[in-house]
Amino acid sequence: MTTNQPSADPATTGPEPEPDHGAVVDVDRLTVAYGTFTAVREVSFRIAPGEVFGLVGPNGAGKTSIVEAVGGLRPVRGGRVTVCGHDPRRDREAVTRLVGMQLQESQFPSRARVGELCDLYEAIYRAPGSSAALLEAFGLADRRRSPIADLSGGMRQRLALALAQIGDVRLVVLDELTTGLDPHQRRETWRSVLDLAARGVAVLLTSHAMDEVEALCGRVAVLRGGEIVALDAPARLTEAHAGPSTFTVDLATAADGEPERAAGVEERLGGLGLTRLPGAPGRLEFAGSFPADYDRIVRLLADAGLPPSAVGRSTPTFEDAYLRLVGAADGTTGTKEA
Ligand SMILES: Nc1ncnc2c1ncn2[C@@H]1O[C@H](COP(=O)(O)OP(=O)(O)OP(=O)(O)O)[C@@H](O)[C@H]1O
Repeated sequence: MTTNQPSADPATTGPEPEPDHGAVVDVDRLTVAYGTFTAVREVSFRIAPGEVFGLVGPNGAGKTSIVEAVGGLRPVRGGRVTVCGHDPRRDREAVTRLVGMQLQESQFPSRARVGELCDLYEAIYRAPGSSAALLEAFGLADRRRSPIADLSGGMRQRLALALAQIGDVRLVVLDELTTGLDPHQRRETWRSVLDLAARGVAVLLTSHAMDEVEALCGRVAVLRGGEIVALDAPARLTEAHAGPSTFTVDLATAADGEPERAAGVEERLGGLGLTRLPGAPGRLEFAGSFPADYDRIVRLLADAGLPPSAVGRSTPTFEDAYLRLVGAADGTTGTKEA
């Protein structure tokens, strides 16, 4: 459900906000529980203005529970959440205007028309007329009179994303952003998320699509069983956890069919001290780091008069790092060929 409902009860407005270190979102040792089951345990992170922050993890890892706690939709069992210094549960009115939410399985009244929902959101967020440009950007401008029930799943998803951006929001929460979108709409949606961030809006997103996380997130927290097992930039997590790259030198081609030259190249490559992998006949395979070890191989081949194209590489991706971090790796890595 897209949940931007106002809750304008001044009695629930909390005390002065506490210091938030300039962060839009400050999650400090957050614990969320359902009855006796602890779904999220002592999770901490901050999101700066203009930052796209990702939460990833297997089904049931606790992503939605965290997102809902940040949006004030879920009570906090332990720890603290603030959005621009406000407690999302106590300062509902303030937080409602600061946060746009596009939640999983966004649900709208099926008989409501697109335009009616836009009017409602414009009223809630005190942003008259602001939906027109958003509907245009999301390819829904001619749908103002359509009942929600007549929209395709992808259209409803895009509408949820457009509505989440209405008003002067400081944080947009996107739970499984591009589920149900075709590849073109997916790329368009990515662009709109990056535009939002470029305007200084903080973005908290969950996703099962690791390419999406790599493309969008400055930092990402990897969750397993309700706890953060790693938190860093996707590229740094890839470097630290994805496992080594594989480099292949095709000796027959590299040495132009000259056995002596091939033997010389093989001996010199052996001198680099890289881990040798079992390769096909005539091919040498090494495990090493990219770009450092790759550059060493390329330099060595260049000394022997061979071009960089003589070495192929297979570099693990962020998805490989993710699978290792959540304990689901099956040993097959290396999906980026060069
Ligand atoms: N309302 C609820 N009552 C009881 N348990 C719940 C409730 N909501 C979630 N849970 C449980 O809490 C855990 C975390 O769920 P959550 O939906 O936060 O995970 P998630 O990472 O978002 O999963 P998914 O990727 O499937 O959306 C799961 O074990 C889930 O079954």
